[in-house]
Amino acid sequence: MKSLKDILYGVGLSAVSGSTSQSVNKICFDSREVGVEDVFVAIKGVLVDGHKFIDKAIDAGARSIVCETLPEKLINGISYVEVDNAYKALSIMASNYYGSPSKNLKLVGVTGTNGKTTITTLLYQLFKKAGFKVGLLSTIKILVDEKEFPTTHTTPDSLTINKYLHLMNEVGVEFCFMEVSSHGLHQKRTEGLVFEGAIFTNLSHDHLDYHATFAAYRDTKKILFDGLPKRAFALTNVDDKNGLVMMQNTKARKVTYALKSYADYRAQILENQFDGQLLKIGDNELWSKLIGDFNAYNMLAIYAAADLLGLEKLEILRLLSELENVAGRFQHYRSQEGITAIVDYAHTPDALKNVLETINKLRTGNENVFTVVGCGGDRDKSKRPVMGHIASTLSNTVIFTSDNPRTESPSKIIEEMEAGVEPQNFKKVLSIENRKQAIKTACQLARAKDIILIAGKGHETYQETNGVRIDFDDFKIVGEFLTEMGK
Ligand SMILES: CC(=O)N[C@H]1[C@@H](OP(=O)(O)OP(=O)(O)OC[C@H]2O[C@@H](n3ccc(=O)[nH]c3=O)[C@H](O)[C@@H]2O)O[C@H](CO)[C@@H](O)[C@@H]1O[C@H](C)C(=O)N[C@@H](C)C(=O)N[C@H](CCC(=O)O)C(=O)O
Ligand SMILES: Nc1ncnc2c1ncn2[C@@H]1O[C@H](COP(=O)(O)OP(=O)(O)OP(=O)(O)O)[C@@H](O)[C@H]1O
Ligand SMILES: N[C@H](CCC[C@H](N)C(=O)O)C(=O)O
Ligand SMILES: [Mg+2]
Repeated sequence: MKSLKDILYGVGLSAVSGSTSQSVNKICFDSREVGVEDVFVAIKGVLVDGHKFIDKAIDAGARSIVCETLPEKLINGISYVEVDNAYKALSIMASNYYGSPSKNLKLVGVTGTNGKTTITTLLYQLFKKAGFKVGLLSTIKILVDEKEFPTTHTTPDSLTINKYLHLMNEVGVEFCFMEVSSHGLHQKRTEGLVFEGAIFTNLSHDHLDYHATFAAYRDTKKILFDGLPKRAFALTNVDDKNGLVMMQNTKARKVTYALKSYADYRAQILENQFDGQLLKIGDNELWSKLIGDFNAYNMLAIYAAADLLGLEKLEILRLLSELENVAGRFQHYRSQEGITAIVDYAHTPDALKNVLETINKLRTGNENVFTVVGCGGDRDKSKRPVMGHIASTLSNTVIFTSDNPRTESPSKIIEEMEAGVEPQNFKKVLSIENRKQAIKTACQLARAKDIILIAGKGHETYQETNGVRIDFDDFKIVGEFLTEMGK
């Protein structure tokens, strides 16, 4: 069993009461999970203050407490440690507990508003194809080489991250690709991890409910680069106006990629079709199954990262052309009558605009574009009218519907989306709260060769209302309706 002292290695302590030789069974940050001889870390959360649960944790068997403010009454036999930031302490403790697992593999973090899941998942696929043992921590799932685990967060809490990195060490994983969200950085879930490299995709409107301003959101993303060691690479998209901001204070080797600007890694789109696009990366051409300008950026970032991690350039190009679309990202289905249904995880204004612009560029005649879209409840409300505006401007018909309403009223969310529609587009808009009904209506209205975009939920296989999740799969549902209607 480890001692509190071992686990606290590297944590800055502001006060200690009791013995740090206390043995520790496991680390907990939720009093409801505490068992005998555990150390409880009290976190000031968004909803409640974990310090309120210190007594409960002790009743449940905790013998050590790590907190930001020592309780007024200290109990004999209990070890108390005061730290400046409990989130940070938790992350360092988690890494110590699991034997600093990030040091035993090459860990690459991907941050930015959009593209993290796509890039990490495809880097996983590419390195698997190249013959390595690989790990993945993503919005969709966690992979310890080929073993799959479900996940609840894009970037899990630090205990979970280190637990899986440790499992990866046990089976000899050499490379791990992980998504690093702004919530994750703000809550220091990745503190203490040793990264081999980090990638910045882009920055646009999201999560302004959590981060007070856009500048605060940007500066949170930058933390990933600020913490990189000197030998790591910091790979950034310089076509994005915040790309160079990420590089301002990093010690790592700065590397750039771009389609439009001067950069270390550059690509060009030569041809674009529904089934793929022809890209030129450096002096070589390659056929990518992933389409749209945004995926050209993703492919280029993957190419650059694989090169920086030591793979051979021609092999990377060959493997890039084999990569398949990630579940729920421009996942498409062609019906008997040639109606194309596309399911995409576009849940931000920028992603929705990119996807609709990509679709519009690919139209060859007078196909109509039907968009079914909603916005999640208990999330940034300010993106709702913006998404309503984009969807109604760039589609022939838009059906506003529910995403995951969570604890909010679905009709209220829809009203907020409708507020962004300009008067000349009113006639294009329908609102149908029930998402299944909304998809059905789009299928009924679509004629041969039309395009149906179902945006916002991508790979998700559920719909969440008031804490209850029902089975819901956009891709399955649209396929079933089109088949049932004989279209
Ligand atoms: C807003 C947010 O990020 N919340 C996360 C946060 O919860 P919180 O701060 O609300 O915690 P809290 O409920 O206030 O509790 C504070 C502390 O008291 C403890 N507690 C609480 C009750 C009790 O009886 N005993 C007890 O000890 C809690 O365990 C916690 O340590 O810390 C929790 C534990 O790590 C997370 O599960 C939780 O994620 C919630 C569920 C969530 O929805 N997060 C989303 C917004 C999120 O993180 N998304 C990002 C970004 C996705 C993207 O970029 O698109 C992600 O990485 O997934
Ligand atoms: N490089 C990119 N630039 C802009 N938009 C993108 C890019 N890549 C993907 N998208 C769009 O954003 C959506 C989400 O992509 P992806 O899941 O890869 O992003 P993410 O950063 O992981 O999102 P999340 O923060 O929700 O985990 C896609 O469905 C697509 O519409
Ligand atoms: N990671 C994002 C996903 C949003 C997906 C959308 N379907 C929703 O539920 O709002 C978030 O938690 O904000
Ligand atoms: Mg993601």
